[in-house]
Amino acid sequence: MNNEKVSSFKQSYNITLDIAGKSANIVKRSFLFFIFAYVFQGLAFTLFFPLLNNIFSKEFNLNETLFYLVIIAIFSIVSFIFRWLGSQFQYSKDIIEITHNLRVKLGEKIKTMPLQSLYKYRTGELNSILAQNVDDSILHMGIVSGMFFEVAIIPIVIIIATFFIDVSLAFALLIAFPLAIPIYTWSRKKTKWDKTQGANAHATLEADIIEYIQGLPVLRAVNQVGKNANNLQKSIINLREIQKKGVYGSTFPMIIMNTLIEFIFLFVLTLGSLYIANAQLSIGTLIALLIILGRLSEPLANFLAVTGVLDIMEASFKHIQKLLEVKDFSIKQPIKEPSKFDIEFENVSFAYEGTKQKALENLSIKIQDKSLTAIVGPSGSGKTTITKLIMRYANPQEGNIKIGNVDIRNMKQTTLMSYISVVFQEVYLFDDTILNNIRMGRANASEKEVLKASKAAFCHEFISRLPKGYDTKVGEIGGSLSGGERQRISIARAILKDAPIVILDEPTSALDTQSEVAVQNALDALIKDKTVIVIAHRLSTITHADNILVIENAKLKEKGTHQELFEKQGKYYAMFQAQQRVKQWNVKSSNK
Ligand SMILES: Nc1ncnc2c1ncn2[C@@H]1O[C@H](COP(=O)(O)OP(=O)(O)OP(=O)(O)O)[C@@H](O)[C@H]1O
Repeated sequence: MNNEKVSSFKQSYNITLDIAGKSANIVKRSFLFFIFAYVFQGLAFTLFFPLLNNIFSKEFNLNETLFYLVIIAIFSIVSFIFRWLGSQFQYSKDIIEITHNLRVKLGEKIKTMPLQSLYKYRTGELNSILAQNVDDSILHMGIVSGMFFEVAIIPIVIIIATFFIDVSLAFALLIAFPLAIPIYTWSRKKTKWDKTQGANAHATLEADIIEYIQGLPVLRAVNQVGKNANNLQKSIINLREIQKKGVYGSTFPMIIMNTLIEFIFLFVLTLGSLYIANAQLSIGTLIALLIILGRLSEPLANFLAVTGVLDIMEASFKHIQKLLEVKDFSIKQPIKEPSKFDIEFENVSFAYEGTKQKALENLSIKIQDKSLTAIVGPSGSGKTTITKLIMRYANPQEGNIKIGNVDIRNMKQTTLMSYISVVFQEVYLFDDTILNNIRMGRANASEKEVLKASKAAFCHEFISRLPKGYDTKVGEIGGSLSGGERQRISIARAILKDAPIVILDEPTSALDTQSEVAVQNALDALIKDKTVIVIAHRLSTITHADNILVIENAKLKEKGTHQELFEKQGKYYAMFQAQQRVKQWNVKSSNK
């Protein structure tokens, strides 16, 4: 449990500056103000020794007393001013700006990072990083910057300053440290484990909850809800166990620390009384010692709480840093933009990360500009991988992919994506108005343009029938949109985007015949004058394609028009015949 390395304050400080990024100077300045503030406060407290000594001495001197009081008051005011300046950062908009900037940076990262790397994260994990970890790592910086310097600096200043006043007193103050340091290290290990594991357990639980809710209809169908939802149950129990250990791990050292402080008080009081009895110490010095010990005990007790906050920051920052360190695609120079939109694969070989099996092997294909190309082949042959690589899901290990004779590695990822619209079988609608869901195709589109796209995609009629028309929120109507209607909304999005390349990933395969006709009409509006790639299982839907690519076992097996491939009587012919037989068999059995 305690294998986590305890990081030094220097490391925590560096992490803090790392998070602050460009605002590191503001943080440094604020930290410097806090250091000054607590140095002056420590000095003010140390002056209690001579002050009280003077007050309780037989030769009481009013001028000397007033002198010390004035100096203490000045130091306290200076300390207050510095603390106020330091806190300005804590309560100012800077910290909110830093938090916001980090969130934007992470958002940008998610937007541009290779999809292969992105898909290694579960949705809930990303949610936890963006929502929770960002706040945990930065907003705490404000609390830490003030408290940390208070607990670290005041005791050091008091002890050093006391050495100049009375060496034996300084040693008396030091007695707490040999005991406090091992307690601190022990506690830090415990809290560090608790915070790191706690953050991980939270992220896993969030991911499991999201998956559970998204998959609830399926889970209900197979009776895996409630206690049978194993993953979710395990995560909930795991979090409970970590929290239990965490509570024990952070409370126990604090109790011991507080008890230690009380014993030190008693020890100093006993020893001091004996010294006074032997006339080796004045009452004033003992009172001063006890006052200062009281002031020292607070930081000592807070120390553990503050370092706990450092651990939360560090655990959160680790998650953030891991995401920020994901390498973006390098863009080859010079950056180019194609003028045509034909697509070419030149000897492309690709295996998914962590697999040896090639999903595409030495594949060379040409897709003409403004043509309709169908990709067919058995399940797992590599059809979807082809479309993923066009969108630069990952770089192929060998070969080149070009659009309009420009290598896609010479294009910015956002530019590349602006050339491509994808219509998937599964349509994702956001919990926003129907209007905004369509507008996602082009964020700056006017309402008129959205309506035009909606009409072209044959959506206008059913949207107009909704309670609030285009202003109806998807969440309000729940699942009442049919598969075909959802699909047409996604086509309207793509029409609005008006990208020159359109990828259709079996958009009609899950629809009934009536919906399929409506969606097909919408698709016809979308694909006009575009470079279109259709992934199709039902070969009867792509007989009109300009070119059909037959993929088998990661390789190009055949290519040509329906007529050419049919006459060839090869793989395509066999697949087509097999599907026709199934169709006839279905018709026969439904007639019975
Ligand atoms: N993310 C992934 N990680 C590892 N292997 C993958 C991944 N995605 C796909 N594969 C594998 O790559 C091969 C090609 O998959 P691909 O999805 O391209 O096939 P497909 O022809 O589109 O199949 P289907 O028609 O069933 O959708 C398959 O063996 C598949 O298991």
